[in-house]
Amino acid sequence: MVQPVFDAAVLSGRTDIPSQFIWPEGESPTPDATEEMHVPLIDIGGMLSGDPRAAAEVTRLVGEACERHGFFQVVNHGIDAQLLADAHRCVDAFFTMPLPEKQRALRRPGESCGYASSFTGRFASKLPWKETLSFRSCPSDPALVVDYIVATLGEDHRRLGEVYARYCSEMSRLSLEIMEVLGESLGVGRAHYRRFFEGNESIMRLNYYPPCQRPLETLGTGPHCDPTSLTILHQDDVGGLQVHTDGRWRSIRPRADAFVVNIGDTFMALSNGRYKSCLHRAVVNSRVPRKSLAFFLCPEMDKVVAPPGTLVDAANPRAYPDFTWRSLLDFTQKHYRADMKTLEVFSSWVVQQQPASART
Ligand SMILES: C=C1C[C@]23C[C@H]1CC[C@H]2[C@]1(C)CCC[C@@](C)(C(=O)O)[C@H]1[C@@H]3C(=O)O
Ligand SMILES: O=C(O)CCC(=O)C(=O)O
Ligand SMILES: [Fe+2]
Repeated sequence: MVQPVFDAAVLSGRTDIPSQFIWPEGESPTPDATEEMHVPLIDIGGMLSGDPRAAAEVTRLVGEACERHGFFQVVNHGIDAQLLADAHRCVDAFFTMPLPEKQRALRRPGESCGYASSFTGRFASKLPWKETLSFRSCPSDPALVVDYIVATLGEDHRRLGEVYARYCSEMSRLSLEIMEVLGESLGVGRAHYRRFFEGNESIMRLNYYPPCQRPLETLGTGPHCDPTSLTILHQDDVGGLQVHTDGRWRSIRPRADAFVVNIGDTFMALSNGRYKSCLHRAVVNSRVPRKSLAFFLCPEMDKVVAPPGTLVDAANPRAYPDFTWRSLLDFTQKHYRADMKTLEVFSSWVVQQQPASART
């Protein structure tokens, strides 16, 4: 079958959508209004200011949310409002360029970075109604983001590269602060996960969801659990993020002053299954484009992902085998489309790869 081209300017001229974008009944969004999910709001600035009562309350709220569904929001995070506004403005600037310009950064098969207009060359069905631009970011290599943007899009886009370099560096800082809270709430101390992620090799993703003439037949991002460790998301004021809890989809209402944070599969493994990586998706609408900025915190590629010994005992045996982020990333890019079962399927695959004598 000929793959459709996902060019919003072309697709907006039709009344229907190509069949590859149609999601089966049961997976497509429901027409009735979706209930709102009440996600705890964490005052991270207050927590770090040294008031022990405020810190204990934040730790308790985070622990409770992570054991239930893995979603919470942070406010008072110290991210400059101007930087956030610039980051959203640059999303508009990039995605409103003509398709051939964006394709200068084309994401190639098997790679996790670059520009993808939907995933037309990658998947044959259940295509997402979105465009994305993803790039790597590491605190140990501050020039990485600007170099990538300039090398793919050209000198004219240096300013965009600088905005995202600053944004990623702030996201890495915020992630490490959140890691302190997660460590504290799991009883392993503030330093444990902060140290583990100090040299993170993360992925920044800009999501752009053009308006869709048939929003109830498709999805912007299909149901999935993030394979990464921690996601810090900022959505614009349009709304569309939904989380599956207690058997139904609920939406997270956008808040300009808050980041939505969620636990990913790799952190679920690092907590020996205590903290949950939860199913979520993004719906689209027929009126306006929607944007979101997703920072996916990931460990160094070859670092062994294993929970601290204090989270493993006879009552809580190892839930997942040792693995590296490189192998899980590779698995999602080459063998398996990330969904709600990624960690389970990947773990079985890892165990199968081991010699029989090493399996427990
Ligand atoms: C490592 C990654 C793979 C995906 C991007 C990051 C973290 C989330 C993954 C993803 C969003 C999960 C849903 C399916 C996916 C294909 C998507 O719709 O974007 C996933 C990403 C990807 O493989 O590109
Ligand atoms: O755009 C959103 O609100 C969610 C996107 C998402 O879940 C992802 O990129 O992993
Ligand atoms: Fe996600």
